[in-house]
Amino acid sequence: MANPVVNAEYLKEIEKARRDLRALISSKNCAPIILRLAWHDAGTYDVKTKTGGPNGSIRFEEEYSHGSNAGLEIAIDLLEPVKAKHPKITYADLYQLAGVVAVEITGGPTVPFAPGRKDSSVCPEEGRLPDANQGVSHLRDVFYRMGLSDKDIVALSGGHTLGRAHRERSGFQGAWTKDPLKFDNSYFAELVKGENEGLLQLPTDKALLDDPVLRDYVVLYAVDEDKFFEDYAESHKKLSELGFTPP
Ligand code: HEM
Ligand SMILES: N=NC(=O)c1ccncc1
Repeated sequence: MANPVVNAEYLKEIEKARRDLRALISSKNCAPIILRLAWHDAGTYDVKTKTGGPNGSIRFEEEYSHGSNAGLEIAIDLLEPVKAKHPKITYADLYQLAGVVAVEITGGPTVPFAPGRKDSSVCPEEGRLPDANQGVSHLRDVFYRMGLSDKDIVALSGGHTLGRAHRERSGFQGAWTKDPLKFDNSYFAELVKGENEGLLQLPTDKALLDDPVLRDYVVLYAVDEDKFFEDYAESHKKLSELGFTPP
């Protein structure tokens, strides 16, 4: 599919869509699942083969039916009216713009957004996203395959400050933090505090404490929210632009 022409008209449409996304995500309280959609569309990227990534392919049943994407059809359906109102915006741009808005309206950092992603109709094979039941070496395998770093692994894991797990989707249940609709550094504070029967910690969340390099970032973000916000915004922008060079 063709690259969108990023001219003044497209940029104006992006800003109109951003305002519509702010209204939609606020009114539906759906920031968490929208952020998860953006991450799952982008997180399939393979830096070696230059396949997958933020290209809107998750809109197809072939991909949203993958086990790791359970529940994401809800987010895809929520965004369809915005796509219908702004048909010139690619799904690839819309999903990443929605992810950026989800972080912003829940009190998180401003993530710079550069439009121009083109849509793909090619779905990656299942299994490119991380398995929550594994540990550090798996996390590094998956994130390094995307072209991301140790710092990105920890900063982006902070996305679990939002939302919750649903047993019928992933087999896990519950929220990571006391306020699942507030984007802050409490995910890291809870991780450092240790297990709390009322809150969720996935094996991959706990694994961040097992490695000295990753652990140092967890402890840093737990005590310095500004630093977490700074690093999260940088890592989220990198994730949203995997395989994409802004025009
Ligand atoms: C590091 C590896 C990761 C693993 C293993 C992982 C795993 C999971 C699992 C198992 C769930 C529960 C799904 C459900 O039952 O609804 C979940 C939810 C979620 N994940 Fe991740 N995740 C990872 C990284 C990320 C990243 C990088 C982000 C975003 C920056 C993210 C954002 C979310 C959000 C917002 C939810 C809650 C969705 C909702 O409330 O519906 N996750 N994750
Ligand atoms: N955020 N990641 C997820 O939602 C997830 C990743 C892998 N498997 C199930 C769910």
